[in-house]
Parts: sequence; C-alpha cells; structure tokens
Amino acid sequence: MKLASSENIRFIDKEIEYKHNTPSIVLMENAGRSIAEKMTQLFSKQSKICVLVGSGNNGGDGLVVARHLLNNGCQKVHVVICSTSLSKDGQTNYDILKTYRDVEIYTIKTLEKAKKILWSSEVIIDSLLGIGVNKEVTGIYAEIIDLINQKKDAKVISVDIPSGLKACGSLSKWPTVKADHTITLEFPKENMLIYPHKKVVGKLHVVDIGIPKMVRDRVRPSSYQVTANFVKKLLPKHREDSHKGDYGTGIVLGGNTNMAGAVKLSSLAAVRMGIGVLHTIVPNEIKNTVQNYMPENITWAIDYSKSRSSLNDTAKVLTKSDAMALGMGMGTKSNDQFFEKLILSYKKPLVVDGDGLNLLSKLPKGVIKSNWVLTPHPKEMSRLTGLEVSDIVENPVEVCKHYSKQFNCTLVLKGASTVICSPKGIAFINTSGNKSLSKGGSGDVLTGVILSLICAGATPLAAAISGVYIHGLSSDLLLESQNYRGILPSDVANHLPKAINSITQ
Ligand SMILES: NC(=O)C1=CN([C@@H]2O[C@H](COP(=O)(O)OP(=O)(O)OC[C@H]3O[C@@H](n4cnc5c(N)ncnc54)[C@H](OP(=O)(O)O)[C@@H]3O)[C@@H](O)[C@H]2O)[C@H](O)CC1
Ligand SMILES: [K+]
Repeated sequence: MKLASSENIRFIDKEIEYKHNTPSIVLMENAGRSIAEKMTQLFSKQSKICVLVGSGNNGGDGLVVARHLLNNGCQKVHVVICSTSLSKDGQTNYDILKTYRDVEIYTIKTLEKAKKILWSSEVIIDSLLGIGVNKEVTGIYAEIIDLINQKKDAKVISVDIPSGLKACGSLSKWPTVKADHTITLEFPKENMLIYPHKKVVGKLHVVDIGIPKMVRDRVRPSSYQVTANFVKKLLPKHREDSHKGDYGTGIVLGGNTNMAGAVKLSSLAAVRMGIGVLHTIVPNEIKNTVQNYMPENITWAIDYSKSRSSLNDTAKVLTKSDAMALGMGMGTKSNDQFFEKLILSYKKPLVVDGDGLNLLSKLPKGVIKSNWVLTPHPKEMSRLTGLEVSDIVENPVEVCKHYSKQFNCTLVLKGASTVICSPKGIAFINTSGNKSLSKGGSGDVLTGVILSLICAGATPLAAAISGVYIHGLSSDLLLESQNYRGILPSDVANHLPKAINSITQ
C-alpha cells in the first residue's frame, strides 16, 4: 500500500484542481463528510464534542466535520478557532457553519472560556495542524496541545494527522497531540506506521475523499506499507512437479566456540522456509553440535584464523551455492581476513547479519554489492554509518533510505517497525510482528528466512520484504495462543509454515 508524504498530497491536490477542474473546496467537503461519518462509529451522538480549528486546511476540514456531525444528529458541537486567520476554504466553511443552530463558536478572544469547554468535553476533535506543519509548535497551539494531552478522560480524534506530527522525517521535539484515533485522508502518511511516531497516532483509520483512480495511480511515493497481498505476489512459486534443485542451495556461515545457537536458528529457519539444500559452515569446535541439531543440513568445518585453507576446503560448496547468509554469532576476533577474502570472492547474493555487519563496518563500503542484503539493528547500523543510535531510532525511514542508496544494496533496518529499503532508496515498512521478537536469536531466524527465499528464486529485495513480513506474522500467529514472553525464536522458526499458509491459502 502506498504511503504518502506531504509532497505526494500536494501533487494530488494540484492534479485535482488543475487537470480535473475541481475546486479545492470539493475535496475539503469530501474529507470532512467522510471523517464525520467515520466518527459516528467512534462515539455517541449525545457526547460533549469540541472541535479545535487551526489556520490551515486541516482546520477547514474540522469546520466541515462539525457541520456534518450536526447533520448526522449530534446534539451540540463546540468549535474553538485557535488562530486569527483561516485558509480561504476554511473561511467559506466557517461562514456556512456559523449559520447553524446547535453550534457554539469560540475564538482566540474567548480562549480562556474555550479552554474550560475543552476541559469538560468527552470528545476532542483535533484539526489544529495537518500535513502542513512546517515549524516548531509554540504559543497557543502548544498550550492547547498540552491541555489535550493532560486530559485523560476524553476521546481524542485527530483529523488527517495528530497535530504537530510530520508526515515524514525525524521525530519532532515539539508538543504533538496524542490521539486515540487518527482518521487520515486517502493514504496513510509514512510516519504513522513507524515507531516512535506511531505512538501518538492511536488507532489509524483511512477514509476515501474521492480522489480519482487515475490520480491515485500517478502518485509516486517513496515508501510503501508491506501487506499480506503484496507478500503473496512476491513469494517464489512452488510447483507440484518440483525437486530440491528448484529451491536452491544455500549456505549459513558463522558461529564461534560458545555461539552455536545463532547458526542453528538461521539453519532451522532456512529449512522451515523450504530451502532445497542447506550447507552450514562453522568452526570445527561447534561442528558436531550444529550437525546434530538438524538432520536436514550438511555441515562443514573451518578455522577462521586459517583463511586460505578454510576457503579452499569449502570452495566447492561455495561455488555450488545460490546464496549465503553470513556472520551470525561469528565473533569479531581473528576472522577479519577470512571475512574480507570471503566477501570479495563470493559473487552470489549475500545476507550479512550480526558480527558480519560488525566486520563489514571496518571495511570500505565500496566492497558492498547490489545483490547483498544487510540486516542491521540500530546498534549495528550505528557502527556501519557512524551515526548515533538515537539519530537512527528517531528517523529510521530516512536513515534507511539514505544508506541503502549510499551502500547500493537492500537494507533491512530492524526495529519495532522494521524498514526495508531498495538500493534505490524506496522504503517498505513492515507492520507484522510483536514484542515477542525482542529476544536474542530473532535476527538469526530472519536471516535464514531471507536466505531461503533468495535460494528459491526471489530477488534480494523481494526476499527481504517478504521474509521480514512472514517472520513477524509467524510471531503474531503464536501470540494468538501464548504470552509473548515465552515465545522463542525457534518457535517462530517452527511456525513459519503456518505463516506462509495464512498468506497463500
Ligand atoms: N488531498 C488531501 O489529503 C487533502 C487534505 N486536506 C487537508 O488539508 C491539510 C493540509 O492543509 P494545509 O493548509 O496545507 O496545512 P495545515 O492545515 O497543516 O496548516 C498549515 C498552516 O499552519 C501554519 N503552520 C504550520 N506549522 C505551524 C506551527 N508549528 N505553528 C503555527 N502555525 C503553523 C502554516 O502557516 P505558515 O504561513 O506559517 O506556513 C499554514 O497556514 C491536510 O492535513 C488535510 O487535513 C484538504 O482539506 C483536502 C485535500
Ligand atoms: K490534526
């Protein structure tokens, strides 16, 4: 699903106005009416309602909402105009609304009284600022927003976007409405799906405002929401008359003396996702435990400190493989040379995770190839980029877009809302998954999932998008019958076939 930026919305409005000869007030009317209709499902018509109106078209939408709430049978609506001016369409709607009977309108001159009204309201409709917020929120807006956020016993419903939140980009430090519901127009805005911004959106509703399909189709966003339907289309097809060669030969390479678990989990996930043949390459000390973990995988021993002989011993397997997942539990001691030689010589798609990313962060980024998938969490991303972790978690989408282009590869920035970016910087925001994934080992499972999908024929980008979604979905299905605390990464891996079924059947 497309996610819009402010620029995408401005594009739509211009197309409608100039190419389809539609005055802007028509869209405002459609928006206000659709929002009011949705609102009637969210509160009773007897509720004490207060609509807060700002200077732009978001405020204009609020005025249309107030009118349609009255038309729909709400008993009384209080409207507070929090600005000295209104937009052109906002002013027209103000002139219409003031002729209505059951509406009480307050202005800045009567702000103190208006605040009392707000404080006694059961429903607060926030139409102070929309996608046009372009500077720090201060003064009256900040005061009113603080008041809304202090009031815990009212239902707060934001029109289009919680006032103060930007549609895209970094987290703002200024006051922002914390909504219970956000009713957004036509497309969700990028920040609405992603933590930490997501926290202020509440339940998200998307309403239709009558944008023609041909205009919707012309919108070229720089981010998309990952949905089950989309993933279904990306998944490599499996035929009845197939054999193991159709689903590829993959390699999981990593592990260290006391870290056999990571490669076990990646291997388990790769097999559970249907990989044709799996080879696991690990240090000799853990070869037996890895071999004994699963009968389905073929295990090879190496010594990281002897890069030449290790690479020679496994050369045949490496050449035969279709893709490799590298770095899980590998450690970063005495294996720099091995790592560098391996990645320089390996030409097939590579999924780099864990210590592989830490080793990569010491190398020039020119070694990265466009068929690679990097799967960092914010700390690993910080090592790769030199950015502060806080800069990454406060602005994950922009950071991921920027560095996927710079590294020219698929980048999976893991987090509460994982972002996947193509080498061209197009973002795909994942919404599956839950806090049960906040455990050591979850990333290793994800790596195996992505590897398996590449081996079965998905592009590195398609494998990353669908892998992240299915991994999250598997944990969501487990959560239906269990508490998140006890859901293990291995449970998530073992549940992958059910997740695939729920998408494909
Ligand atoms: N296609 C659609 O989706 C439609 C959306 N609609 C609604 O319109 C708004 C966007 O309207 P816009 O007027 O562009 O923007 P805002 O309502 O957000 O307000 C911008 C005005 O507010 C001023 N501003 C910006 N930031 C601040 C701030 N921090 N403090 C105070 N004032 C601020 C800004 O003024 P400047 O002159 O200072 O730049 C603007 O006047 C969208 O969100 C929808 O709700 C349409 O109704 C239908 C089509
Ligand atoms: K708003």
